[in-house]
Order: sequence, then structure tokens, then C-alpha cells
Amino acid sequence: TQSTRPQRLLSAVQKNATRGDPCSVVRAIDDFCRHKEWAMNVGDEKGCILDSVVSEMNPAAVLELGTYCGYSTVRIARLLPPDAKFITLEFNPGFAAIARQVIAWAGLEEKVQLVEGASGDWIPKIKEQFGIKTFDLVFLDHWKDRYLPDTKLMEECGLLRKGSVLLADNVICPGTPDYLEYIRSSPKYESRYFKSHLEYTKVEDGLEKSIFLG
Ligand SMILES: CCCNc1ncnc2c1ncn2[C@@H]1O[C@H](/C=C/CNC(=O)c2cc(-c3ccc(F)cc3)cc(O)c2O)[C@H](C)[C@H]1O
Ligand SMILES: [Mg+2]
Repeated sequence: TQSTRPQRLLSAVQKNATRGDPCSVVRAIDDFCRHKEWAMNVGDEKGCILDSVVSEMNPAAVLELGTYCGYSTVRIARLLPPDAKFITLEFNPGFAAIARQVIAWAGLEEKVQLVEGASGDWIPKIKEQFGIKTFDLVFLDHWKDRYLPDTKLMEECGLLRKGSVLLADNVICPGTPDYLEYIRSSPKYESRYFKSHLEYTKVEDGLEKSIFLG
């Protein structure tokens, strides 16, 4: 049977990366996507911006919406302090299975809780299920038309506190116009655009970093 692109990405990790070495996993995926098959990982250029936001915050509780193959999951988890809580939501079982193996190859399975399910179902349950009061950092990288509804849901569920940071991928390409309009005009957020490029290309894209003001 034909393999899928995520399966070929995982094979490239298992072939070219060193078990237990997250940086080699990140490098192997970037090489595969740049030279073999493009895939919608946040990539190395926007990944460096993600790294700097994570490092500067040193977050105790992180939520990722849209695990896909686990590339940004590994990028984030490798920078977290030992007792940090990191939840990543993925509703496609096939991608979740690949991501689990990528995360395990990086040796980070203890630092990540991959929850298989839809953000809309899980966001209201996170407090009681995982004993998390609020998130310090949320990385949005799932379906682009879900950024806004899920942000409003996180607000309603009290998952954001003064200073919580939302970091959104793809605000230019493919684009998240309703989310950008909301977050940039709302008095509840202080927003800043980090100009970059669509992963592995010269096309413009960027990350929007928004601080919740409470
Ligand atoms: C209703 C469920 C919502 N709740 C959900 N709950 C849990 N998991 C969810 C939910 N909604 C989706 N997911 C999962 O997240 C992943 C989805 C990721 C989506 N990402 C893009 O579409 C994109 C496109 C391009 C791009 C740019 C240029 C091009 F030419 C082509 C492609 C670039 C990029 O960087 C991109 O991130 C995964 C595939 C999907 O199963
Ligand atoms: Mg993306």
C-alpha cells in the first residue's frame, strides 16, 4: 500500500535523526521538507521566532492547537522547563499516530501530552481533566478558520490570564483574516506581527503574537 507523506516524513526522521536528540529530529524534518517533500510544518525560519517566544516566556503551561506531525511540538517541548505542562490537540488519528512516534524519537514523550480530539470539544474540559488553571502560551496552527472561534472559547473557559500569549502561525498565508481583525482591534489584546516566510519558501507569511490583557 502507498505510504502517506506523514509516514514518509516519520521514516526520514527514523533514518536521519538520532534517538533522544530533538534538534536532530527538527533538522531531519526541515531537510526532508526542503529537499524531498514540502509539508506544512511551521519550519525553520518561523520556528526560530517560535523558539525565541518560548525561551523568553519559560512557560509553565503550553497549549498547541493542531499537532499534525509533531514538528512544532518537538520545537516547543525541547525548550520547556522539566515540570512544565504541555498539551497538544490533534483530531486526526492518523496524524496523531505519526506525531506520537516523532515526539518519542526526540525522547520528549514525558514532556508532551498529545490529546486526540477536536479543540472545540477539549478546550472546555482541559481545566478539570488536566488540572491546568490557565495557559501561559498557546500556539495556534490548526485549521485557519478555527483560530477565532477557539480563541473566543478559550476566553470564555477562563483559560487565559493577564499576560497569556497567543502565537498564531499563517496569519498571511494561508491567512486568518477574521482572527487578525478581531485580535488587532480588541482592547483585550496587545498584538505584534513577526514578518517571515511560508515554511521552506520565499512567500511572505508571519506569526502574530498577542498578549491577553485580561
Ligand atoms: C473543526 C476542528 C478544529 N479543531 C481541531 N482540533 C484539533 N486538531 C485540528 C483541528 N483542526 C485541525 N486540526 C489538525 O491540525 C492540523 C491542521 C493544520 C492546518 N494547517 C494549514 O492548513 C496550513 C497550511 C499551509 C499552507 C500554505 C500554503 C499552501 F499553498 C498550502 C498550505 C501552511 C501552514 O503552515 C499551515 O499550518 C491537522 C492537519 C489537523 O488534523
Ligand atoms: Mg502552520
